[in-house]
Amino acid sequence: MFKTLDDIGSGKRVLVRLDLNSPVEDGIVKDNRRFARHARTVRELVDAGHRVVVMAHQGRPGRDSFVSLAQHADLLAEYVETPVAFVDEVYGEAAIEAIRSLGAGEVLMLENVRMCADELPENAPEDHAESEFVRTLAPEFDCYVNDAYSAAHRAHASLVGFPQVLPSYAGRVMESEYEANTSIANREFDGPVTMVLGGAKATDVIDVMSALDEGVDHYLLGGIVGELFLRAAGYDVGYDVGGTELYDHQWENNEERIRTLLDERGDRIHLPVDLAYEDDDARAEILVEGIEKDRDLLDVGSLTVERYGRVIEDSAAVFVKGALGVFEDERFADGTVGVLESIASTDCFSVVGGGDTSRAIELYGLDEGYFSHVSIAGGAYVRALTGESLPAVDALVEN
Ligand SMILES: Nc1ncnc2c1ncn2[C@@H]1O[C@H](COP(=O)(O)OP(=O)(O)O)[C@@H](O)[C@H]1O
Ligand SMILES: O=C(OP(=O)(O)O)[C@H](O)COP(=O)(O)O
Repeated sequence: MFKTLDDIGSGKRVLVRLDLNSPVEDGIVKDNRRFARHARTVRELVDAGHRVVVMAHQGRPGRDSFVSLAQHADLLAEYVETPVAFVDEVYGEAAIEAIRSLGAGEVLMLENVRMCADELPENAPEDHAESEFVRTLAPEFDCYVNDAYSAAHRAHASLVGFPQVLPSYAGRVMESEYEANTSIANREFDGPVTMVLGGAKATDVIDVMSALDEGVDHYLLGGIVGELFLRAAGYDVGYDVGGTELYDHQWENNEERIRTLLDERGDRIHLPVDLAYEDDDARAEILVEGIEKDRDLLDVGSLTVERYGRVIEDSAAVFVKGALGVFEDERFADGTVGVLESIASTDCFSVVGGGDTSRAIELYGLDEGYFSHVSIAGGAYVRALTGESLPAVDALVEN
């Protein structure tokens, strides 16, 4: 397995890759749990007397979210409780000078690595190691730390190139995410394993279900994907009505796989028995049997929450991917929050992932400590659940 911060020693020149990729609104970077999590790794490096240089990315070229990391440096500094200097280059002369003038226990953040052309091609690690970017920066450091688990599905230079040429270590976020997110594939549980699957991205959920057959005892479905399964089961649910474009194209792309899953694992797949909709600005609920194709369905109903709660109570492990309803609207948060509360009230091993879904935890004041692990990863979490390997994790393991 990979080496960790416990193996580095002290007083080194450390290049650390974080994932501070965040929502950006009107040019303002929104604070989120990625800063708090990575700050713990940086704090530990600072306390060990290392010179710490942070590499990270934001957005992609061509998108509004593709902005400088200057704001990220200030936000990170608040969480680490130490100044984080910023240089608006990745490996130019000014960057090298700033790196060389760093003192022990000081932190410097480089500019958005995606502003350098060598970063983004999905190349083999040995090819990235040959890039000007890696060849210029690497000699300035004694070692490389990768904490960017949530970007580990990308074979980019800053993620896979440096382990080829520097002694490399996993940061604390990398370590904890890896252990929790692969536990469905790697761990034995002393009782039933349950997956709560919902959200808007049906293909992600179906990929996870298809990859994980043995080892999962219950699938509790909700959200748009839950409605698509109800459609396959013959209910008038899971259709685009009133101008939505969420259901029909996802149905067309996934119909066959949904039908096969229902046929083969119907006894383990639990579907909503009631759903919620908006009526006169208020939440109203209806049994799935009574639904006609005439309304937007925005959450699972209270009977479903109760049933899902009972399955969770009897589970040894619960993994969550995707919200059961439009939890951003308080009226339609009951499904997502109800299930999270059921998990919080048991002592099962629990992992909550998916960028949007884990936001419900802070939005509704649930304590993160109630869960074994709250992932800050989206795409990487899904890949880990399906048992797919992540190039940046492989690069650390092979180091
Ligand atoms: N019935 C529904 N109709 C519309 N949107 C839904 C419904 N149920 C869940 N959602 C939306 O799904 C989103 C989360 O889905 P997704 O992006 O797949 O999850 P994540 O990013 O957590 O992996 C939430 O923002 C929620 O509003
Ligand atoms: O936020 C990220 O992924 P996520 O949205 O799947 O959690 C990572 O930083 C990867 O970013 P990318 O999808 O632009 O390569």
